[in-house]
This record gives sequence, structure tokens and C-alpha cells, in this order.
Amino acid sequence: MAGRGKLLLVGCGKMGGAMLEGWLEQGLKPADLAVIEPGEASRPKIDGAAVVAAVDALPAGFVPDIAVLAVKPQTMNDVLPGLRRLAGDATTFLSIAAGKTIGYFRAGLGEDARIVRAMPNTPAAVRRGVTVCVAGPGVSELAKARCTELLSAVGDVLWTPDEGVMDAVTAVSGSGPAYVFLLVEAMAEAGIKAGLPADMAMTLARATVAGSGELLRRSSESAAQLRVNVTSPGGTTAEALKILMSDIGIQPLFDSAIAAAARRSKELAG
Ligand SMILES: NC(=O)C1=CN([C@@H]2O[C@H](COP(=O)(O)OP(=O)(O)OC[C@H]3O[C@@H](n4cnc5c(N)ncnc54)[C@H](OP(=O)(O)O)[C@@H]3O)[C@@H](O)[C@H]2O)C=CC1
Ligand SMILES: O=C(O)[C@@H]1CCC=N1
Repeated sequence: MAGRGKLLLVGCGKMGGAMLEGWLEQGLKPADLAVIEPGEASRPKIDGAAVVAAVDALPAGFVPDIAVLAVKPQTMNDVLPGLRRLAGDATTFLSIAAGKTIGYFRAGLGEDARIVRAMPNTPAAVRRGVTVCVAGPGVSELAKARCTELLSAVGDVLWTPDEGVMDAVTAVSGSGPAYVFLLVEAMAEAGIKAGLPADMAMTLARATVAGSGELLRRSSESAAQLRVNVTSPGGTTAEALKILMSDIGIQPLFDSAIAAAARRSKELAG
């Protein structure tokens, strides 16, 4: 990371912490970093960075070019008043909060505030995240480039001109890692029921999902073709897929799960 400007991270919980790990691994200079995190246990210890418990403890004169807002949507209202003083030309706010709209931030920070709304995911901790971003009014190309630089340090970055897709993005890729981890848990549990020792079942489920993810990443074949490649005619996989791909299989379940997550994202907007 070139580190042309200063970075403020507001909220160093699970997602903020995952991104911070990625940034530090990518060479973010501690001198260019400030973190606001009230929770003592979550507060990172980084020599040379300004790590404080509240916004009023930031070093005088610290003006970030990017302020990453990584607190829960439900606590965002508490955070914005203290950040209003940063809402000048120099700072772009990069929110990763589910649901919270660009309009919400302009109402809370001032109508001229520059807002980028983004949705990353936790594989950012190992530089395999994916983030979708949308820029509000007044965000410069330079600020967009800086957001891309920060987010691409922890994975892939896509920009959309349409904020309306962000609830679905949140439901698919923001929450998505949880669905994959649940899949591992469910495969391991089913393996135990099929006669495997618990530790072997978990080892196999974990390695299978991780290995399949890596194959998917490296392969030019579609997910559907990779599935077909596993499915010998008249074999074992075909029997399992008859159940997983039936009318009461994984697709209708995913349809309702993703719709529920997107609905919740919309509810968190206010
Ligand atoms: N987890 C995920 O996979 C993803 C989360 N997000 C979004 O990221 C945001 C954070 O989620 P997540 O990391 O899971 O939540 P966490 O609760 O783990 O992190 C939020 C952090 O913000 C801290 N905090 C609370 N109040 C303040 C404050 N006034 N100033 C600064 N920090 C504060 C909390 O401290 P304390 O615990 O002491 O209250 C906590 O450490 C949410 O908006 C969520 O929608 C987006 C994509 C994926
Ligand atoms: O569950 C949540 O609300 C957050 C947003 C996406 C992932 N975690």
C-alpha cells in the first residue's frame, strides 16, 4: 500500500479488525493510522499508531483522507456527531455498515460529506475478501482510487453506480462467509451421523470446503462445470445431489435466506 494519506478506522471489531490485519500485512505505516475502539479487549496494540478509545482522544490535527466506519449499524448514530468535524473536503468516509445508506450519512455528517458505501467480507483478513462500493455525490476520483487501494489490499473490489444493489450484495457476499462455515458444520455433523469420528469429520469437511474454494478460485471452469466434474454418472455424488437439488433442496433455502438477509439490510437503513 502506497500510503499516500492518513487512515482512520472507527470500530475495530470483527470486520474492522479483519481489514486492519490485511492492511498491516500489506505494509500500512502505523504513523499513518489512527484507530478509535472503545473496547479494551478489541483495541489493537500497534507501535506508532494512534489507538484511542474515543474520537475526542484523536491527536490534534489528525485529518485522515479516509475514515473507515466499521461500527455496528445500531451504534452508528452515536458515532457520527463526533466525526462531523472531519466532514470537510479532506476526508472521505468509507462506511462498511450493513444497511446504512449514503443519504443517512449525509444527514448525520452534513450534506457536503463525501461518502463511499461499501460491503466487504471477513476473508479480508487473509486477503481473499470481496467488496462492492458505491460512491455518493462529490467523491473525487482520487478518493475512489484511495478506497480501491485500501480495499484491494484485502481482496477484490467492484464498484457499482447503483446503491440499490447493496442490500442484495450484503446478503450474498457480506453475510456469505457465514453460510459457507455453516456448510462445513453441517457436512461434519452429517459425517458423524454416517459413522465418522468427530475430529475426522470436521477435518474432512473443512479441507473439502477450503480446497473446493481454492479450486474455484484458480479454475476457469464455471461452478456448475466443477460440480459436474465431481459427479460420476450413476455414482455417489449424483445420489446426494438428487436431494440437494430437489424442490426442497438448497436453492429454495438459499432463495429465502438471501431474501431475509436483504430484507434485514433494508430495515437497518434508518
Ligand atoms: N462481521 C462481518 O462479517 C461484516 C460486518 N460488516 C459491518 O461492519 C460493521 C462492524 O461489524 P462487526 O465487526 O461484525 O461488529 P463488531 O461488534 O465486532 O465491531 C464493532 C466495533 O465497534 C466498536 N464500537 C462501538 N462503539 C464505538 C464507538 N463509539 N467508536 C468506535 N468504535 C465503537 C465496538 O466496540 P465494543 O465491542 O466495545 O462495543 C466493536 O469493537 C457493521 O456495521 C457490519 O454491518 C460488513 C461486512 C461484513
Ligand atoms: O450480519 C451482519 O449484519 C453483518 C453484515 C454482513 C455480515 N455481517
